[in-house]
Formats: sequence, structure tokens, C-alpha cells
Amino acid sequence: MEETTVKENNKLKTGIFSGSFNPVHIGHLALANWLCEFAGLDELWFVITPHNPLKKRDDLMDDRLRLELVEAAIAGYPKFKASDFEFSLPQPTYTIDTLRALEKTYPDRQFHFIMGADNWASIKRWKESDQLISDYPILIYPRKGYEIQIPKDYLHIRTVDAPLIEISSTFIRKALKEGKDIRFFLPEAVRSLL
Ligand SMILES: Nc1ncnc2c1ncn2[C@@H]1O[C@H](COP(=O)(O)OP(=O)(O)OP(=O)(O)O)[C@@H](O)[C@H]1O
Ligand SMILES: O=C(O)c1ccc[n+]([C@@H]2O[C@H](COP(=O)([O-])O)[C@@H](O)[C@H]2O)c1
Repeated sequence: MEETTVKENNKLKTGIFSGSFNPVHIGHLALANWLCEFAGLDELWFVITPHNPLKKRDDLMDDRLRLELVEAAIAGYPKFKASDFEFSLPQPTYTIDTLRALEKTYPDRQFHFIMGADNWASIKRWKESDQLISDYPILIYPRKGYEIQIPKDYLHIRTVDAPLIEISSTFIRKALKEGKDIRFFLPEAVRSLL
């Protein structure tokens, strides 16, 4: 997305970065930071997903704790917000339903869904994927091993060349279980709550 100060319909451009964040780590944070500072978003909300419809619940920390960890991680940076919006939606939550509900609740914002190239590759498995793709601006960032192909007529779907730290929450959980000292992979405020 090009950097711009002109907002469509005067609405705030709000990035929706949703996921399990089990726990949040510097990979998520650096990407989100980059999207706000270099990709034209006014703000970005971390939406903590209680239950991803395509993932097992094994090893999932309590919803409130995952929210608290994100809150601790982002404290002090004004463009970020931690959101429990999906906690009160029917479970499991589907992104199209979340975006529709967000739009109704916050008419002063234009929501941009943030998606990794890995998720884009399997978008056809998502609920009402055609509708999701046609109705919402989407920012796709690269993930290792995935090519990004976007049909030509979808002008509201853009790729961003964000620098990435290729780590996962699975890696973090495993390393912590094994007693590794991975202090530089998590903000201190998150580590102290785990
Ligand atoms: N290293 C990373 N850099 C940028 N984005 C990431 C990174 N890891 C995951 N994401 C993205 O962040 C969102 C939320 O992450 P989520 O916690 O669900 O994934 P994860 O870290 O891969 O977790 P897990 O290993 O538990 O599957 C997803 O859209 C995911 O694609
Ligand atoms: O709407 C769907 O059908 C759908 C299918 C798979 C994943 N999602 C959402 O995509 C977000 C990121 O997913 P993941 O697997 O990368 O953590 C998370 O909020 C999921 O609920 C949504």
C-alpha cells in the first residue's frame, strides 16, 4: 500500500492482525510495527482468536492470558491495540464474520485484513472466501516458501514487502518447555508473565 495521508471517506485505516498469539513474539510485533510505519496504516489491532477454525486447541493458553500478553507486549506504542472482539462472537470465529461485526461496531474505520502468504495460499478453505476477497482490502506479506499470486482485477488486495523474522509461537513454546533462554525472542514484559 502506498503511504498516504488522504483517508478514503475520512476513515481511519485500521489493520486487523488476527491469530492465536500463543504467545505473541517479536516476529508478530516487528511485522505489525513495520505495517504501521511503512505501509500506510493509521493503526493496527491484534485480534486474539479464541479458536482458529483450522487449528487444534492443543497447547492453547487461556484466552485472557493471551490477551494480557499482547497488552504487555505493545504497551506504550500508540498505534497498536489488543482486542478481545472475537471473545464474544460465536465460536469458532470466522474472519468474514469478525470483519462484518467490526464494521458494524466501528463505522469510523476502514478495516484492512493482514494475511501471510501461507494463509493466502489456502484462502479457498476459508468461510465465504470469495466474499472476503471481494469485500475487504487485504494486505499480504511474504512467508518463506510461499509465492503470492493475486488475480489482476483485485486492486484492493496488495502485497507488502515487509521484512520478516521467521519464527513461530510453536518454536517459542517448545523452547520454553525445554528450558532454553530465549530472552531476545520475546519482549521482557511477555516473558515475565509466562
Ligand atoms: N514470524 C512471523 N512473522 C510475521 N507474522 C507471523 C509470524 N508467525 C506467525 N505470523 C502470523 O501472525 C498471525 C498470528 O499468528 P499465530 O500465533 O496464529 O501463528 P504462529 O506464530 O505461526 O503460531 P503457531 O506456531 O502456534 O501456529 C498469523 O496471521 C500468522 O500467519
Ligand atoms: O475464516 C476462516 O475460515 C479462517 C480460516 C483459518 C484461519 N482464520 C483466521 O486467520 C487468522 C490467522 O490464522 P493462523 O492459522 O495463521 O493463526 C486467525 O484469526 C484465524 O481465526 C480464519
